[in-house]
Amino acid sequence: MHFVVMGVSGSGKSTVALRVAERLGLPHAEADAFHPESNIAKMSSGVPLTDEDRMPWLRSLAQWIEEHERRGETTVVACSALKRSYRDVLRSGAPGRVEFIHLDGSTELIGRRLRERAGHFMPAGLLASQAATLEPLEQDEAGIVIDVEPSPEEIIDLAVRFIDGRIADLSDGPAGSALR
Ligand SMILES: Nc1ncnc2c1ncn2[C@@H]1O[C@H](COP(=O)(O)OP(=O)(O)OP(=O)(O)O)[C@@H](O)[C@H]1O
Ligand SMILES: O=C(O)[C@H](O)[C@@H](O)[C@H](O)[C@H](O)CO
Repeated sequence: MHFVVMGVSGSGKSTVALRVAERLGLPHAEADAFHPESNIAKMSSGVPLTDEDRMPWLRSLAQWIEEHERRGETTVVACSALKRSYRDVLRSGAPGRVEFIHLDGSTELIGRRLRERAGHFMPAGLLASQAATLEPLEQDEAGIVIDVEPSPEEIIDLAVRFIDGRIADLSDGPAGSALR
């Protein structure tokens, strides 16, 4: 299984995904590290990425998922995954085995956290475009939504419980097919 912690810039994806992966001892990918220099330069200068900018980046993440799937590993990924079509690309890495943990909150709260964050290329000014681009999970998309107001520890606990639950559900399934 592959669990993608998604949401707009500043929602806490990097913080939560890293610590969840550490707690569960799972391989972890940070989508920021998969961007080509040109994307980083664009965002740093305050210009939102386009679908064309994002597609090769999403495909490289899908490939990372696919490689781990082939090795039978469960992973945790931090990636904004703002649109359903972007999530489709990520799902293509391991069809039926990619689920999303959407960190959701008000633009006001997330904006405050972004303005207080230091040493990151992403300017707080891009939050409005991130929020406008966001397509929340639809009914048929596997995953959960977690509110970002509580402390990181509480959010991490909820995410860990969700992942543990999903892995347990699958290992109870026919012939323990998904215990891996
Ligand atoms: N639950 C929380 N409560 C308080 N502060 C938080 C919480 N989660 C994250 N933060 C802080 O908010 C800021 C944004 O978090 P983080 O960098 O993890 O977000 P992100 O979604 O990965 O952002 P980006 O997509 O821009 O990389 C950080 O300074 C982080 O320490
Ligand atoms: O799709 C996007 O616009 C990007 O993924 C951004 O969300 C940034 O990578 C990230 O949020 C900043 O760290």
